[in-house]
Amino acid sequence: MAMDWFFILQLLMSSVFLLVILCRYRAAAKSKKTRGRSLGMTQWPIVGVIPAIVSNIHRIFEGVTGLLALSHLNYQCRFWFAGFRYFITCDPANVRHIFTSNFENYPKGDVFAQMFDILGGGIFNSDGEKWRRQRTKAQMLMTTPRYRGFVERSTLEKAENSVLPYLAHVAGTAGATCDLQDVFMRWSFDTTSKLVYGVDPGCLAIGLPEVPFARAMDDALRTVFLRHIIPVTIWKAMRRLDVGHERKNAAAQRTADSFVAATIASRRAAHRKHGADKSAADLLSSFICDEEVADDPDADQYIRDMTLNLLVAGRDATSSALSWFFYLLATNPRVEQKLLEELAPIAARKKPTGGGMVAFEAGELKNLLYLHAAVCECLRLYPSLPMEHKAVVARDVLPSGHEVRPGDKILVFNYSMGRMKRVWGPDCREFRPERWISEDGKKLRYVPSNKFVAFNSGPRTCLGKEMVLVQMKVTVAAVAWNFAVEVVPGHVVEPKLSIILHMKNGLLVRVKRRSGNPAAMTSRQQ
Ligand code: HEM
Repeated sequence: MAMDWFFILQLLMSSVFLLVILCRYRAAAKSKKTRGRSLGMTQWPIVGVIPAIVSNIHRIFEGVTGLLALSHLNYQCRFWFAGFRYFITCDPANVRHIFTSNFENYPKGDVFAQMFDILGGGIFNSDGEKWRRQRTKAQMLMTTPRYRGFVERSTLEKAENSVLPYLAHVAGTAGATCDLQDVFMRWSFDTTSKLVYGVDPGCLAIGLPEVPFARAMDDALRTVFLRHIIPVTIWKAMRRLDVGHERKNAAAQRTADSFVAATIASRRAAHRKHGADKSAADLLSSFICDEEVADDPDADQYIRDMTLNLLVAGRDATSSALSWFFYLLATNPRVEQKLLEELAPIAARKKPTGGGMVAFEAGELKNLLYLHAAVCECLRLYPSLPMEHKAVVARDVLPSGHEVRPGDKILVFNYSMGRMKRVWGPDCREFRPERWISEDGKKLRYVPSNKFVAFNSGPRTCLGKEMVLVQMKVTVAAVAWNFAVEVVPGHVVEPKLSIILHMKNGLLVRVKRRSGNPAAMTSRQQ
């Protein structure tokens, strides 16, 4: 019961913050005669709009997007009690300033590290020299041709041996439905675990075994999200008292720690017994063999933090991107058709693999413009990290003219950036891969990273970007070519309240094996 009361308290504290944001949104909406676009909140005596806000908390991304559209891409919110000094932005000029030109003034900050305590002292949580050293090391290991080859091979193997057989199994069952988001979360846990630890835990096996680590990560990330909108003093008190989501988070950390510790210990044991495995390309093996890391007195803690950070990055962000991709494809038959037409000439040259299905190698897909454009377009509309958090070291004036001071928190809303007419034009909400391709259809357009923020911008740009593009293209091509995917009618797709843009209700789809030449017949015709 105590847990329920603290959950209600969490919601109320969050709603005070949302109250400020959404009331401002409503006022702006009224003044611009756009009442129809407001969230339709009812005013109650004493509690005002709080009940409406609590029931709308899951719509925070759209609420903030509406607010930013009406307040010229930036919104400053300073509130009287501790922890509420926010600057919210999706302004490309401010993003360039914060992430690149004046990078040193905008670290992630101590509060970020405390909020993401599950990640320990890993790369996501570090600033300054500690971050620089980790980034250099991770970048060195992740950009070798050996590692790239490993990514390409294991992604193709996973598509051929797990994803396609699992979907074929679903297609053969009565109803032929599955939660595609769950499939991709299992897929990405398996593939990232293989790349980081050299072990595929088999989460995508037929029968879909329960994975405590995956559940633990969901609990931890939900807590991190709530920590962004609950005053620091409140969530820290809850952590000390071990109640509500903080209690779940503590349990999640124990689960994650024991999984990672056991994996490191067994790899070290194998390393001691048989010596370095020269053929192993996974990151854990590389860290264990690295002399610089071995000299670190806290080597195990360093490896724990580094690998767990990479695992979290890979599992959650990539599965979110793939889920939204298939949602967009299922609801945009025109794009699906063009994608299949682009794949058709390659498929025609290939021999079908097991079960008569076709999987594509990374090298075969790397020059496909439409596939690349569609993946970027998906991430523009549904960036896996919907917002990013920055601290302020010294007083500064942003290109938008806003002043920020030490102690302010900056929230960059990646989700809103892709939905701003003044950034992406009047059709910004449409899924239109063509916007990424030059008019003559021969090359990709250059889009600066302060406008396409899905992979971050500046010195902290995502280290997994190239690898993710390979993984997404191989998986998208294999699934889209062999299966018609349709969202089950009536299933509501909406973002979940989380630090990663997962879908609240999953993605319930009906899966059908394609036959003949899929490019000649779209899913809706089959
Ligand atoms: C669709 C998938 C992905 C997206 C959209 C994405 C996006 C991002 C974003 C927005 C950041 C900045 C986060 C922050 O500063 O708080 C980031 C950082 C990072 N990403 Fe990714 N990411 C994806 C997948 C991956 C994968 C698969 C890996 C590697 C396993 C990876 C490795 C990293 C690392 C190491 C950083 C930290 C960089 C630094 O702080 O210097 N990412 N990513």
